[in-house]
Amino acid sequence: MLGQHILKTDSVHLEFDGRKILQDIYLDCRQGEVVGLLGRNGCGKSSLLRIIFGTLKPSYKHISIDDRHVYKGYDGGRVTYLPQHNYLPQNIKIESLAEIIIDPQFADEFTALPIYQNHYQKKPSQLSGGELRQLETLMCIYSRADFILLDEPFTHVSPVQAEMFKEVIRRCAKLKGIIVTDHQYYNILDVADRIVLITDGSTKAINNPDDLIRYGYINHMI
Ligand SMILES: Nc1ncnc2c1ncn2[C@@H]1O[C@H](COP(=O)(O)OP(=O)(O)OP(=O)(O)O)[C@@H](O)[C@H]1O
Repeated sequence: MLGQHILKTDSVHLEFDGRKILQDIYLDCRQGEVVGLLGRNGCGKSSLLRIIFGTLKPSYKHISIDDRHVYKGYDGGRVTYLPQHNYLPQNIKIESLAEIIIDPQFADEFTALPIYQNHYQKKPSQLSGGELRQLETLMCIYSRADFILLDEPFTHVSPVQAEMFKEVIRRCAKLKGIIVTDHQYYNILDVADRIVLITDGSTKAINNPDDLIRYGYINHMI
């Protein structure tokens, strides 16, 4: 049921080479909402998403879905993650990948997209860099997981494409919980229901866009 599932991430402690990256983290996301995650370069946004997904192991974390402890988000397919790099297997037909990855509730919508219609008989290795990124981003957003983590979906994407991604994110968020990070903060402010900023290893709830200036993330609003 809508709003039933909740993903909570708490008490993350991550260090690299003795340098504290994340230390005072609380991030939750309910089905039905888009949470925007912002922060300066190197503050730990990708690390936090990878910790939730389960591909980066910090010294401590507490992650739960509906208050049940989760060791690796990808186990059981509850959580999926769009990394900054390509993730689809290169030599399997896109049509076959879609059958495995896409949520049946969104299959008609996904398979009607031009990026699918034009390429479904090809393999990912036969797409251009931009086409592949578009396909991977959309496959992640339309995937079967309850919680979707998107790392820089708007980077290297044209404004028209970004608008289309935002519409898809909003539609899918009616059934899913989505956490999205990007340096195109205006797109994040536009698509997210609420914003969380990582600064000095800690998460801060942003209640007003002016808070982004107060915490030194931006100098002024555009
Ligand atoms: N495997 C690693 N070994 C050592 N340091 C690392 C490793 N991975 C990440 N770091 C460091 O951890 C910090 C956080 O990296 P992360 O990629 O999570 O930041 P980010 O907020 O996503 O950055 P950006 O916005 O630039 O993509 C950075 O200072 C980075 O250099």
